[in-house]
Amino acid sequence: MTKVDIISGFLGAGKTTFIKQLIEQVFTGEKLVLIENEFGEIGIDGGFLKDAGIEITEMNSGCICCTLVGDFSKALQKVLEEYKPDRVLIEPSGVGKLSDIVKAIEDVKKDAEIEISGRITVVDGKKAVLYLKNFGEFFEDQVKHASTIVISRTQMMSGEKIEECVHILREENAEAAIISTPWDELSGEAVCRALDHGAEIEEFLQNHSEHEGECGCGHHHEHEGECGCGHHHHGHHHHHADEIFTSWGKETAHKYTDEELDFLLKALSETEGYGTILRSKGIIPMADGTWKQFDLVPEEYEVREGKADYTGRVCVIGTDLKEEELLKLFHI
Ligand SMILES: Nc1nc2c(ncn2[C@@H]2O[C@H](COP(=O)(O)OP(=O)(O)OP(=O)(O)O)[C@@H](O)[C@H]2O)c(=O)[nH]1
Repeated sequence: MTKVDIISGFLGAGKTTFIKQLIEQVFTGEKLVLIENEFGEIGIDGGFLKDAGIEITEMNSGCICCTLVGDFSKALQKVLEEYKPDRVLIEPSGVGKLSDIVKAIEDVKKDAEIEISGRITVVDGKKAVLYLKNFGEFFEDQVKHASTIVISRTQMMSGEKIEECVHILREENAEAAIISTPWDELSGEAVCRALDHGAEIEEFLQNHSEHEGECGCGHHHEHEGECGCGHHHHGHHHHHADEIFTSWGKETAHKYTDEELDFLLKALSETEGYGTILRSKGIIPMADGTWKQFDLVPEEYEVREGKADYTGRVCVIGTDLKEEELLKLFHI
């Protein structure tokens, strides 16, 4: 029996960071495969995971939902046959709906020896209120269907803010284990306990989601009818991720100075001049011959030394992106 764990969460929530922690502290010694589904994002973090001997399957062609469920099922079946892993970790795109992934896995379960062991959702504690308000359709689905919720960035939050965050998550999901301890203080055993608690309520969640009456397939339905996912709809207003979010990605050979990099990261994280920027990542060549990787979410960014790649690459995800302005900003 292969265990399947889903690690969902909105753009930049900290899914990859948490997966690294799980691999180092919780799933040690297990034969693991990771299936990643990026929404036009750059899979920059592959290095660490490959070094740790983890097989990685990337699905970059869009967001897993109705239309991609078939592809996803095939990818899952393929890794099961090819690697016979103890555990498969699935990292859906930040704009994917957890309920869609669960349905896709349920489909595969009919002909494979697998069981869902955990539905983990990572929530950026500092942005939960904002994202619930602005992108509720996606954010809420991820929170509601989780068996374990992990709040990231709590080391930067006051006790009061953490409590407020837990409170709004509880309103969406009364059952899930909620991890609010900062990750650097969090032991493998504590994560295990939370995941065990999550496993206990897994059955409850499965029954619960069956009666929900939504297709969760992300389509926009104005009329009653079949959307192709086999369910019947009554005028729900569902959206595909690509109806709401835009992903802009470019290669760049420009060599950036520290000042240019600083300027563009501040511009993207602190101003509205380029649209509503929710996430940006890149690996770029610098004027001094080094390479830098950057990671950006609203109001925050991080720059690290990177390894040289065959070309520089950047991506920006958000709503109402001003693409012409982005080209200028990145000197492309
Ligand atoms: N300080 C701190 N930084 C965090 C934490 N979680 C995530 N980050 C940072 O936030 C950024 C995004 O983290 P990722 O783990 O790449 O997030 P993700 O959810 O995989 O992002 P996507 O690529 O959009 O799917 C990185 O720069 C992380 O270092 C946290 O708990 N504390």
